[in-house]
Amino acid sequence: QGTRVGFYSRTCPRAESIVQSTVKSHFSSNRAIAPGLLRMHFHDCFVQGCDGSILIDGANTEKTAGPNLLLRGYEVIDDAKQQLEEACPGVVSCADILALAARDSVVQAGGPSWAVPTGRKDGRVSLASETSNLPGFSDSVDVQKQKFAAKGLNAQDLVTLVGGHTIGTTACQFFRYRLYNFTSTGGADPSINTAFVSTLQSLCPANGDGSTRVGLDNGSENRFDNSFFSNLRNGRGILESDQKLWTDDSTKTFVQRYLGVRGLLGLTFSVEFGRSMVKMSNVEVKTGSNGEIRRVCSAVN
Ligand code: HEM
Ligand SMILES: [Ca+2]
Ligand SMILES: [Ca+2]
Repeated sequence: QGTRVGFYSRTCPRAESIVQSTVKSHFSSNRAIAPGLLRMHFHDCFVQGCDGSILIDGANTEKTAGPNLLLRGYEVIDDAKQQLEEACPGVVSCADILALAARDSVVQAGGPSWAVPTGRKDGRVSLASETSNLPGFSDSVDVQKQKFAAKGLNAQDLVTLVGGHTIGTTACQFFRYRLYNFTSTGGADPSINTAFVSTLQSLCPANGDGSTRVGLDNGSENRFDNSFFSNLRNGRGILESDQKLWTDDSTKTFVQRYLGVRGLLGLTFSVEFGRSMVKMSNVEVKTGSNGEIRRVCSAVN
């Protein structure tokens, strides 16, 4: 695959600690950057591989495409890059900074740590038109599985990585349709817990502001824990795509295994999350002469 843990240990020994301290200091003033950076790394890896293509500014780049409009945390990557260019000019790729920052974000939010293989090169292509690889909030489980399989990720990786929704928020606009007039008789999506429907309706009124934000893991949006899976079991998933992981047998089993349901082989979310993240962070990685080390993360050299 071409990446390895400790790629910068000789060429830039402080690389990982510089990224870590940068994430830490931004996180201390704004906790929303943790989910922001985790999601940004995912959106990077699914388009042109984990190559920093999401970071490039300009007309019709990935950033400008619908699914990426609400990404947050670009300033953290720029800040880390600036410090790294001072410490070891031309050595550390933006793609690696983002992969490391995603891990450090999870740690800041109280989640597990894992060793991140590094050595990615930065890509030179970033096209809004290529973002259709990204899964959508109303995708069926079959479509979600297909989009992950196209990146070499299986159903367990899907459930595990979507478990990243244990932190962060969503805008009302991405799930409000489930609350009003979802059924032919005018009701809410029947897969939502009935008591929870009114809670969500008060958070996202029918004619309210679609940009209002609601935690993806109700009651635990700032903590990287198992609670997201309990919420799915209880019909308290926010996105339609998330709740469907509980409706479909092929993914439900993994949710149940994370919940420690009796009779099933247990799985530990905090262990598996790191494993699946390493898999995802190696998707279509560019190494060697197949890319560059950008000087500035928002522009190709
Ligand atoms: C089927 C797959 C997925 C779908 C359909 C999906 C969809 C979404 C949507 C619609 C949002 C709300 C965006 C907003 O309003 O700002 C969101 C947020 C988020 N997603 Fe996903 N996602 C998926 C998989 C993942 C994966 C694999 C990860 C990371 C490993 C991830 C991490 C996050 C995080 C952390 C947030 C919160 C962002 C924030 O608070 O700024 N998602 N996702
Ligand atoms: Ca990319
Ligand atoms: Ca949580």
